Amino acid sequence: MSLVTVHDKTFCTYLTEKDIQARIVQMAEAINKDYQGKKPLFIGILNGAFMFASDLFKHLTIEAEITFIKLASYKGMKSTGNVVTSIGLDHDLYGRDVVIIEDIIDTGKTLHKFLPQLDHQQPASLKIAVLLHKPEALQHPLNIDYVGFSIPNKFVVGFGLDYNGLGRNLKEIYQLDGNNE
Ligand SMILES: O=P(O)(O)OC[C@H]1O[C@H](OP(=O)(O)OP(=O)(O)O)[C@H](O)[C@@H]1O
Ligand code: HPA
Repeated sequence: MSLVTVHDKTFCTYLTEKDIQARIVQMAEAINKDYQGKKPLFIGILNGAFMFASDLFKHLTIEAEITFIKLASYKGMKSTGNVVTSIGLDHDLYGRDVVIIEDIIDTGKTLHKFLPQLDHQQPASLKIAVLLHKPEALQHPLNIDYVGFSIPNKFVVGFGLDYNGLGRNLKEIYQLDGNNE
């Protein structure tokens, strides 16, 4: 187990690069199977999802498009509940098969606020692919179609996820060390 310090907090290894990459391949295989003969549009949610979206997309063998939007609501380790969109959607979703790509679903507030905006455009289908999910933290029921890992309710960094802007470049996923919460 290795430790990293990000700002004032210490985190320890939780998921190795190998674990993450192996799971992403499995998720891509499931998506390839489910969307055979279709041409889905993937929507990555920046910033956190950039790494997961990139690695997942590499393993897709179906015809697919990808776009990104930028939503943010976290300050430090807490959701403000105020989901701010700073880059909006540039695609028409009417009649499209849409897959949201998220790095993490924690309280569920981000997607709870954002999904109705997508639904409003009447996509043919709307699914969610998320690398990490904290079932104990979820405050809004969400149908999640592809989950990489269900994890305990502890703050995590790495592989796109940050603590106050830092830690996104770590290749592994680290969990807040119990002693400094
Ligand atoms: O389920 P929730 O409690 O809403 O948390 C999930 C959201 O929090 C993170 O975004 P954040 O607001 O930290 O912005 P970032 O992606 O730019 O880091 C993450 O990327 C998700 O979008
Ligand atoms: O545990 C987390 N880590 C980093 N960003 C997050 N956004 C929601 N939950 C988290």
